[in-house]
Amino acid sequence: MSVNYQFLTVVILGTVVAHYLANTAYNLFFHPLSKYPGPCFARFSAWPSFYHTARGDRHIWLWRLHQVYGPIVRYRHDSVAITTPEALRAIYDSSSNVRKSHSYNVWHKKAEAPNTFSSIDKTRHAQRRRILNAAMSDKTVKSAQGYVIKHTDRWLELLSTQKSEWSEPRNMCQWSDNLQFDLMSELCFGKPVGTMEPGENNLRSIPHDIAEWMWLTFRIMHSPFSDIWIWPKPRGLDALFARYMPKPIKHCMKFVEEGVAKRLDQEEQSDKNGEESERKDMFHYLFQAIDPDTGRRGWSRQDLLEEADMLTIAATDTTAAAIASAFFYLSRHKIAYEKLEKEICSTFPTADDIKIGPKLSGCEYLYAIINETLRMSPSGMSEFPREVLPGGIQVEGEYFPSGVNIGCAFYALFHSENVYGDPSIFRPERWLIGNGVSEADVAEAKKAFAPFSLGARGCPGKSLALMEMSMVFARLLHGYDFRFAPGDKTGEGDANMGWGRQNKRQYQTRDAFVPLRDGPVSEEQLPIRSTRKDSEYGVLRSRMSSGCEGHGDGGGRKRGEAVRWETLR
Ligand code: HEM
Repeated sequence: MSVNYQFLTVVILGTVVAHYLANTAYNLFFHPLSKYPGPCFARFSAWPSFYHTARGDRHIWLWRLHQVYGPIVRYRHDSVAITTPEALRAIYDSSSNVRKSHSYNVWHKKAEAPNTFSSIDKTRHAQRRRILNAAMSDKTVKSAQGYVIKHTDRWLELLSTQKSEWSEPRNMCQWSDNLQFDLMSELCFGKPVGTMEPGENNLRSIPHDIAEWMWLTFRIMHSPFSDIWIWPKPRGLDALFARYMPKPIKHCMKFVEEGVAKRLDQEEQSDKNGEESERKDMFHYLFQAIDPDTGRRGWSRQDLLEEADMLTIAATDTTAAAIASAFFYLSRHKIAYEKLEKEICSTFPTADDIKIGPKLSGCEYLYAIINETLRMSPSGMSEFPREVLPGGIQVEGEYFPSGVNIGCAFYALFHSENVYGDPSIFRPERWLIGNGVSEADVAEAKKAFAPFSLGARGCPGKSLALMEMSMVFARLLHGYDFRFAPGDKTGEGDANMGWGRQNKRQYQTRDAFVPLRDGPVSEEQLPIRSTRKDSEYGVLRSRMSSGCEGHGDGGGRKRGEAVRWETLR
């Protein structure tokens, strides 16, 4: 029997086109989200969302869509962003009838072993999260303090020159990455990696590798082909990817695996010998964590590996980005800088007094600076999509049925004029009652603010991250000074950067789930790090001073003696 190939081709093509047209018509006119406004192309496809993900300006795009279409925007055929303070709570609250969207499946390294972050199934997640919470308690944060102080002090020592002059140019983004990575390696698996130390170190590229991996996965997550990626994952794709993954990602994975294996051996050995483990780091608590339901140790070797992997990634880039952003804002806002310096110096007689406790938590201005930094340049900018479960959900008076994706665009909400009035201005005072800011104003600002997200899927590392940030900036301003290099524009917005990116006094980042940073951001520089030489970046110059009592120049620095240095960017 002869086959008429021409006819067959026409039939196949015809079927594909008919399917596409039918799908488009369904999405435009009959889909449960069809009544919501949004750009025409986005209402029947995932391409516009993918396009902006690939450009790294997804957060700006969603912000703009809300300006044009209002608080509910259909930005993909199957998804809407509902960006109001009420929606934030309704969607992310623990009791909400949603779960993480199907697209989070792209984040598992092994489909059969999702970690706490990428678990979609609510029961499975709750089980893992209970164990993680037990391992990330206040006790863990307190035990982490010693490591944070050790690394911060060393970092500050390295940043300052021993002379009475400003230091040479320094890339503060790179330096924040190094601090955070050294710290997380120590906390997660007790491995001192010394990437902040001078000299060659092949681990120094790992924070950059992590960002590369995040960005690649984020693009897959928002691509129209994410389902095509997810389905074969447990059917061979994971194994194939593990074999052929880009070299930097392999480098990062190998580092974590080796660290975990070593640390696990130590813990198992101490356990066998009935000894108390010497190291009280995060891994120790992960290893020791008891599942409150079963009363037994919570995690297997594979689980521990997955969790440590996730924690290294979740903790490194987010906090490092926040530290780099705070540098940016403080160096451009002299009054805020001086107010903070005054608060720290009047609260703590010496740098050694800066420790967790009522004095530190009473530094209101310090926390206002941290809040304002995370509002202006949040470490999580996305809409964190959630799939509605059977039974549907009511948000902002609208009913959303099972199966659709909803989310609140965090960056857009933190830049809402309705809530913040002047969202483009770095104004830490908005978080403090007094000077024309009422209790109601602060309450309203807080209602729309959740940089660590909320509820059962909110960030378990929040206390640790806040402790680190407060420790870094309190110790920094207690003894040091910094400023940006005159004339340098790194990280600033610019008139040529398009809508939403023109603010010179805002740190510009790219959305890769975590912020890719190091601006100035130009379209042809993806990923944006690594293209500049160190000498082109900001500098830190140090000069001696008598610390908080006065900032005169002095001679060589001794321990406990305050040093002032400048960041020139
Ligand atoms: C400034 C620092 C940080 C910010 C702004 C931040 C923000 C967030 C946000 C917005 C989420 C929710 C993501 C989603 O729904 O998809 C999240 C989740 C998470 N974060 Fe953080 N984070 C920070 C630091 C950390 C640190 C230091 C750790 C660990 C030590 C950590 C561990 C996690 C984990 C494990 C999750 C997943 C939780 C779950 O799904 O149950 N984060 N974080």
